[in-house]
Amino acid sequence: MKALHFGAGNIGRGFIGLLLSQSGYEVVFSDVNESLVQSLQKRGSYEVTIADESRERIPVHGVDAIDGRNSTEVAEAVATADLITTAVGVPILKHIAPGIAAGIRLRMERGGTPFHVIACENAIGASTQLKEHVMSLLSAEEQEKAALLVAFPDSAVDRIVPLQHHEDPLAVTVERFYEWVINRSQMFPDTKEISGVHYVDDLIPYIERKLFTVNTGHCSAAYAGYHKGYATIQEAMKDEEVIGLVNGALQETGSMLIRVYGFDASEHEAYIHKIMDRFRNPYLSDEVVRVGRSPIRKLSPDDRLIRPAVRILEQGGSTEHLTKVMALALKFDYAEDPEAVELQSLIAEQGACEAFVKVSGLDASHVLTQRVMVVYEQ
Ligand SMILES: NC(=O)C1=CN([C@@H]2O[C@H](COP(=O)(O)OP(=O)(O)OC[C@H]3O[C@@H](n4cnc5c(N)ncnc54)[C@H](O)[C@@H]3O)[C@@H](O)[C@H]2O)C=CC1
Ligand SMILES: O=P(O)(O)OC[C@H]1O[C@](O)(CO)[C@@H](O)[C@@H]1O
Repeated sequence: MKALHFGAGNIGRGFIGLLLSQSGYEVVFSDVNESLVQSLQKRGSYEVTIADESRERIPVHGVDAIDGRNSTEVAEAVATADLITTAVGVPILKHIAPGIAAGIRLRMERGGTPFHVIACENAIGASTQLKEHVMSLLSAEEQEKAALLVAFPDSAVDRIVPLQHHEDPLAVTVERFYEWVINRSQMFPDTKEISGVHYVDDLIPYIERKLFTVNTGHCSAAYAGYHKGYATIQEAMKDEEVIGLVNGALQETGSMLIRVYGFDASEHEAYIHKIMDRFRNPYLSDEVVRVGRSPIRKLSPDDRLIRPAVRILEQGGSTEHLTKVMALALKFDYAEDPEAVELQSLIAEQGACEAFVKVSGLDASHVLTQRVMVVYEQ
């Protein structure tokens, strides 16, 4: 069984590639990073280290790589893979869509077997987004045939994998915890299951619980930590004010999630505590600028801050801490993050309110916009 995985980065090697390999797949990575591709081709293996007291080292053998810029090679790999996964970042999905569409065409010509494409990105409905990009490149007739050949089940992925600073460019250190949930109802029946994956019929409660707890909490620590001059999440999470903000934001999203999905309140509280402990993991060093990356995406309507806050307000709840995190996100002026640079120029040119309106999709008169602006000015 061959799995083609787009993106040989941290999640690609440290999570998805590892699990697929452990599940018996021969993993082929497609990446645009030439040296990464060459190292994988040359060595055919890499090592994952678990960030806890065990420092367990897990070898991943039998891997290969192709150059993601070589459209012929990508299309051929798509045409012959048993499974396709991605971990490239949501904005990159549209760039890998042409290779997937070309591979689907080849597969249709050759009468290939049905397969799945699973986007392992931090977003609600990432596989569905990828499907829309791919389908828009096919004719109406091809789309009809493709619907019988390829399905795009949505998924939720959770494992903290920081930026890696090893001598070995392929080595990757990851936390022990992981959760990979896939929407079974969007899959073809009787498909081989990936071991370690949790299959569910309704993904929404899982992805929202994950995105609005792990990712809301993590970016809260990142934006507050950056503002206070901390370099890492581990340092920031020793500061009582940061801890209070993270916990406050997670109590706000938690009350909303409990009300919407009927989660048990004490189990959800334990989930929050476990996540805050994961942020503190002393065996990892996770830079605030990584976790805060792409503030425009993080402040977008369906992401980890705006979507829960709007729903909390509709329920009559408090968004005091989330509001503060949004104001801090507007202050994230890290010069090496392209979205932070873009956001800061937008603020400089049009003012913070107009910039917030543009990225969040909320009106200037929306109560959330007004509250964020009050905190921002303070
Ligand atoms: N790092 C983490 O802790 C987690 C990340 N995620 C999500 O996983 C995704 C990937 O994140 P990371 O692995 O951290 O990023 P990363 O930057 O380490 O890896 C992304 C990889 O994609 C490659 N890439 C870029 N354009 C490409 C293209 N056109 N074709 C093929 N490969 C391409 C890059 O060269 C890079 O190697 C993101 O959506 C992120 O939100 C989800 C859960 C945890
Ligand atoms: O690109 P994003 O959304 O910041 O992804 C990284 C986030 O995902 C996580 O791995 C949580 O699953 C965190 O490390 C981090 O907050």
